[in-house]
Amino acid sequence: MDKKIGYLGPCGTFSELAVRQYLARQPAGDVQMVALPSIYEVLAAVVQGEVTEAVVPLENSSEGAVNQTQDLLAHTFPDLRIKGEIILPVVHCLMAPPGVSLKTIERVLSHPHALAQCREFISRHLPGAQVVETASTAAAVHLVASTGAPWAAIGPVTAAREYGLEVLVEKINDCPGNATRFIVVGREDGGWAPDCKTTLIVSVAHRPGALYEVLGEFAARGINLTRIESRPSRRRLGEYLFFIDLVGHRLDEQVQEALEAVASRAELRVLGSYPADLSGPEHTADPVDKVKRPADDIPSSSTVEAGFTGQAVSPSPVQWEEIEGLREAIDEVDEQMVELLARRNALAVRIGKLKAGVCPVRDPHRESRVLARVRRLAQLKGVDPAIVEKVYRLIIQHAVRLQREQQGGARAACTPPAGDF
Ligand SMILES: O=C(O)C(=O)C[C@]1(C(=O)O)C=C[C@@H](O)C=C1
Repeated sequence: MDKKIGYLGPCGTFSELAVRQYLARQPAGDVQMVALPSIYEVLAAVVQGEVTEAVVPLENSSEGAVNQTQDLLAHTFPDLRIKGEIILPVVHCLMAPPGVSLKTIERVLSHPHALAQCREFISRHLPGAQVVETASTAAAVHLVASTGAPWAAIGPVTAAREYGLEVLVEKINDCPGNATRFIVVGREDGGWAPDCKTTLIVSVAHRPGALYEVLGEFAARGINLTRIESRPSRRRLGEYLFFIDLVGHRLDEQVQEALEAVASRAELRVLGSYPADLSGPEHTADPVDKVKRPADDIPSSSTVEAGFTGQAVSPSPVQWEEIEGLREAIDEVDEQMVELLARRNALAVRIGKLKAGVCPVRDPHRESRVLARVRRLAQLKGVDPAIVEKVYRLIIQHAVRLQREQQGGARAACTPPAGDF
């Protein structure tokens, strides 16, 4: 067995769907999924070595943080680390035993978060029903199915199938974009990879500007923060722990520097760095930041451009002449850029040959230095460092692929070197 993954059961929960989504993106392997009755038991199972990893909910787009997960990571299981994230669209359905109609429902059962995400639906369509909280959505479905009473459960459509209930109403969540962010927890965090996030717990001194100074360390280095959440420190009233998510890996030079600076000003715990789930709305909602496929960049003739509000008027012949001249200059720059890229790739391939059988292809520290350097160069030239960094992450990714391909080819041609790089 390669892995055992714990999650909040029973079968049919959104957590189970999140595990399945996570596994679909992992290399194939022998994995056992272990359903456990509470978030506490899921996390405890990792500490006790009963499972290798666990998937637990961290936040929801409508209801906010899952406080229990945050508190358990902060206070109860300090050795656990975050090694991945999964963003799962959450669509709730109202389901009941066959023959039960909307009008005859006496009780509606679900997990408190699911009930909260469907609050408006419940008040509008089930005003007389008693609302009952359960340990999970699937537990509610299981209970309703086993009693056969005129009760209904709220949960994923897959759970209705699993336990033989009929779906009375689909998509009852009040916010159509409802999504939950799950984290993958283990005893170590994720290794360096492009497009990572890092989660921290920071506790600052009780004095004016303390939090501002901590946040300033990230701002000064152009590090984007994607979440900040406060929870009581449990030490005394009015003292808080700040959960902070940032874009980047703790081994990236800029992040490393910022973390050192923060540690000198505040209590800092790094919960882990891990690959960001790029399917999340923060990556797909903003067309500038989303991961683009090549064709996405080319607007269709019907695309309405931002900033163009006037009537379409053809440029005059003089304007056209100037545009054509500038386009020729751009073509020349593009030629040089492709030429330079070919030169850079050839240099990387030479490095790859020297590394073959001696050390791994990837060198996260060198990659961080390259990225930090090009960011600085970009800043000096007045180019957006974030864009340059994105381009360079792709260039390095490609260089690594070329090195691996070349090493694979060389390996196939001669005796295999010791070790698997
Ligand atoms: O400098 C190296 O060791 C390289 O292999 C080159 C390079 C790069 O493209 O800049 C590629 C992969 C390594 O992870 C680090 C850097």
